Amino acid sequence: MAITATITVPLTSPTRRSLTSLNNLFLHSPRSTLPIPRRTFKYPNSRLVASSMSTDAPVKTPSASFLNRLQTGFLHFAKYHGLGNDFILVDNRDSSEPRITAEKAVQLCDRNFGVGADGVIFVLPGINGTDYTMRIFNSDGSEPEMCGNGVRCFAKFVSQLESLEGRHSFTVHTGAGLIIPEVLEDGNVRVDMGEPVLKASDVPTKLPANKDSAVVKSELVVDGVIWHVTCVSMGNPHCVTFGREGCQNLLVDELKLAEIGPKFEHHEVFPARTNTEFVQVLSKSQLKMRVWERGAGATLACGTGACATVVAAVLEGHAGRICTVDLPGGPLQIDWREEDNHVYMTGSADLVYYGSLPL
Ligand SMILES: N[C@H](CCC[C@H](N)C(=O)O)C(=O)O
Repeated sequence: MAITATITVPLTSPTRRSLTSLNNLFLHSPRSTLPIPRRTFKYPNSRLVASSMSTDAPVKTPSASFLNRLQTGFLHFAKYHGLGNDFILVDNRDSSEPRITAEKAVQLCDRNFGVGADGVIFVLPGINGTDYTMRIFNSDGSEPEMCGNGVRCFAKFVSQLESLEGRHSFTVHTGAGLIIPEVLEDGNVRVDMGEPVLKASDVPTKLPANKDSAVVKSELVVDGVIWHVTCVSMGNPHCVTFGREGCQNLLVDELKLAEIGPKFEHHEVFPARTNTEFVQVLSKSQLKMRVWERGAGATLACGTGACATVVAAVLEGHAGRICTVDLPGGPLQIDWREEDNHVYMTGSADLVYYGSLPL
């Protein structure tokens, strides 16, 4: 059965441009947030065929923005990524119920049979006076409380939808409470991620508290190996480790995440499962981290995980409150501010393409 997928790629030049292949366009998509003319490509059987297009072909820019859902019965979305942690974003401002189910989200996140993503994020109407609400489904269909890279993508998407320019911020209701992203002049996004939660039962973890009510550099046996872990919630649970018995400076590139990650994620001491961050200390202000995410597996970056990593590093004495966290997808700047105990995260969030699929 032929499925027609529509892919719309934002172009930097609004009119004539010789295209050698659609792929090239993906590589050169601008980091713009301004509504700019787009060219819509329709391909039968959802196969994208690299094709050259003449510079003489007149460009018909759709009169209305692609995102105003001219066609019903289709799911219109924008594909964004935050350091390679990628998401399908859905404009859901006209309803307080997500447009698709968690089961459909699993299909869309499939990297062979769907769009491919680490999750699906919905821009919903605000609650209790906030500007918006954010909900997210992981690629396994579970619904986490919060997503750091995702909320930066959310902010850039909202800027696009509302045609906002320059520096601006808004309030977002999330499962982790009030989150305030600010889009900066350079296109990066700075997010007030709120306060870390350290009380063991609130992370949640069944590990016994060993520092006030928190779990700090505590022993956790995984597959017969004793790991030293610190547990932190950023609205979602994180288990952060800097090493194991007899090996206090992890070489994170050598870890077999697909083997060890699920054993942490599903460990019985984490009743809500957990995200797990494996950290190598490069200096008092630079940490190298690899992550196995709850409900998404190994991802190229994790924003809440980077925040939890810096909190754990401070609690264990490895680093200061202002750190660069190096992830496979790129760096995040994290600042756990003493004045208000809030964690601030700054990083990029980039549009890749717009798309639509029959529901
Ligand atoms: N998988 C996570 C949610 C996404 C977190 C991550 N992508 C981020 O950037 O914070 C969880 O189930 O808690």
